[in-house]
Amino acid sequence: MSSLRFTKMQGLGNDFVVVDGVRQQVALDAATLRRLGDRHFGVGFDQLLLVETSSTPGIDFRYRIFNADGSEVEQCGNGARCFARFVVDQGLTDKTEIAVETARGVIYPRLEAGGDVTVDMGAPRFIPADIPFVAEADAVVHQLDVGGETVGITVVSMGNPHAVQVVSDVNNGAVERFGAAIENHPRFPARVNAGFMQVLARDEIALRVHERGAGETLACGTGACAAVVAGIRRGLLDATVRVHTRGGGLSISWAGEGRPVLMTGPAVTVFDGVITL
Ligand SMILES: N[C@@H](CCC[C@H](N)C(=O)O)C(=O)O
Repeated sequence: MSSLRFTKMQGLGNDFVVVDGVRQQVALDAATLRRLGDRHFGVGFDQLLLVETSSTPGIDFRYRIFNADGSEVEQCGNGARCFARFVVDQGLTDKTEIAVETARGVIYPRLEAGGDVTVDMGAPRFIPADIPFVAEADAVVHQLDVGGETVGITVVSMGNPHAVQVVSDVNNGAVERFGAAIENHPRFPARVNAGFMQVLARDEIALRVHERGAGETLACGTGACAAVVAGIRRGLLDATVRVHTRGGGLSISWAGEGRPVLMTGPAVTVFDGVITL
């Protein structure tokens, strides 16, 4: 038996087990991840974040992201903010601007004076093959057949895949009706995070996300980035948007094609713990 030190954190209620892989040896297989992620038999989390050192010059850390179903993924917005708060609070760095490698490129979190964290999440991508999404041509809105109903989606890669739908009311049952079906739709060979966005004003949206590998979460940071980018591409939103999720609000800015998405929001430590594996 071995023990694992971890910190429970949350960003807008999207909750994480954060593991220091710099100062302790960590080996986690998919079955162990699922057991730790179980809210009744384990600790419970939407994602587990594993912090490691990076061997790339100029990069401070590497961090790996695992969904509650044990799958490893490329990117996590709320997780990036919690990662930054974690490495500073745990004394792993004294920098407040950090360069961190993920499975899909380098992102740059910055701790703000008031406690929020701003992350340069990199530039979004739209080419169907990059999502990956099966489509004959590039388009801002694709029609998707979901169990006999046709829905309009905008596909966005924030490193991880997103399909964003505009709905008249985020609480009208679309998340429950379409979320899992879109996540597992055959036109998304790597599955997808399914976002449902209600436009409240040109600078304000309500958003719910059914996450790949975790189900609906209280908030999804990359989902918020993808929704704002989709709304801007569709001509519905301005460059800076306040996003209301079930877990609270965050701000997203995007200056357009080829430019990075900037996300600002909270990152909170809940408790430290040790679990026997
Ligand atoms: N909660 C995250 C996204 C985590 C990964 C996602 N479920 C995926 O499979 O791509 C966020 O805040 O971005």
